[in-house]
Amino acid sequence: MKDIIIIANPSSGKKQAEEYAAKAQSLFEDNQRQADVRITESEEDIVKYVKEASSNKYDTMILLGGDGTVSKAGESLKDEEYRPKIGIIPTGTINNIARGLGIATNIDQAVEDLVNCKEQITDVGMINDKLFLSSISAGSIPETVWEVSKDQKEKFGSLAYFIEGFKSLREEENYSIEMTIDGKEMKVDLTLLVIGLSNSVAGIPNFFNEATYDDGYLYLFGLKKSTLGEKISVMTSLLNDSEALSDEQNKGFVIPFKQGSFKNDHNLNVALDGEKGPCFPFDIKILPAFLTFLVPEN
Ligand SMILES: Nc1ncnc2c1ncn2[C@@H]1O[C@H](COP(=O)(O)OP(=O)(O)OP(=O)(O)O)[C@@H](O)[C@H]1O
Repeated sequence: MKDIIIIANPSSGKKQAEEYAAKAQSLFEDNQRQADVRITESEEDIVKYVKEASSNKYDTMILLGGDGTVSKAGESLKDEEYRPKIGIIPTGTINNIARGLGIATNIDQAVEDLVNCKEQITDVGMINDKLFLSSISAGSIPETVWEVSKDQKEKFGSLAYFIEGFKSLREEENYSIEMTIDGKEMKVDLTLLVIGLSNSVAGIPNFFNEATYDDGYLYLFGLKKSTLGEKISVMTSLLNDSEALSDEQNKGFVIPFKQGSFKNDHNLNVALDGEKGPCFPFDIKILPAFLTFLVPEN
């Protein structure tokens, strides 16, 4: 068994991954651990190095990148028998997966925390045959997610999503969705559908305030066509008291579930961990205790 492989996506966020990969390597060496570094040149390299980590049975795989990198790495482990423990140094823009795991968004802190960490076994989601580690979303706001260009992201960071999302609110559309959730059938018109694994969604902490990565549940948030006032009221309940949204007759509602199927007349795409994902119809389920992440001790 080998010790540590560090996989860095140099294009993520503010392009600091390579620099921090070297810092992490020397910190591990100071702590009598041996780390090999791989710098990716393309998305395919993420898959290649994750497969290397798995086939050479590295104990630990440290990922430097944002949600796209971490999500791709998780997906690459889907069919592997051996899955290394995963540490994240969040050099991306939004870093929602790291946030949901309680990893520091300050990069220096995240590096330091890796020498004093604990293991957290986490659930992942499966949509058709793909894994997701954070969320699935559909509707006019999520569509703006993949319309944000790399340039905009580099210039404005997470503000780029806010600007695009705000523009899309004016062009809000309704989607008729037929869903079966843990055996219960429902038909609803939604303007936004979000399915998440942890409390953090799209960089918003406490989006699903009760959700944790190891509770065995997916959480669905549905928002119906609503006035701005109704939206504010729904979002306030969502962030403070999601129990108040347990009835699907509300303008906004939250349902914890384990598996479901979703249909829609249009071939609407979903966003998967913030990148363009599969289209409707889809089946979705929780895979409990699938990955092990390294998270700060405290
Ligand atoms: N050299 C490269 N190695 C790996 N991926 C690359 C490379 N150049 C561009 N990419 C693209 O980077 C994407 C992943 O970037 P990532 O999501 O990790 O960073 P980010 O967008 O800054 O962060 P976040 O998703 O947290 O907002 C991949 O989907 C891939 O298409």
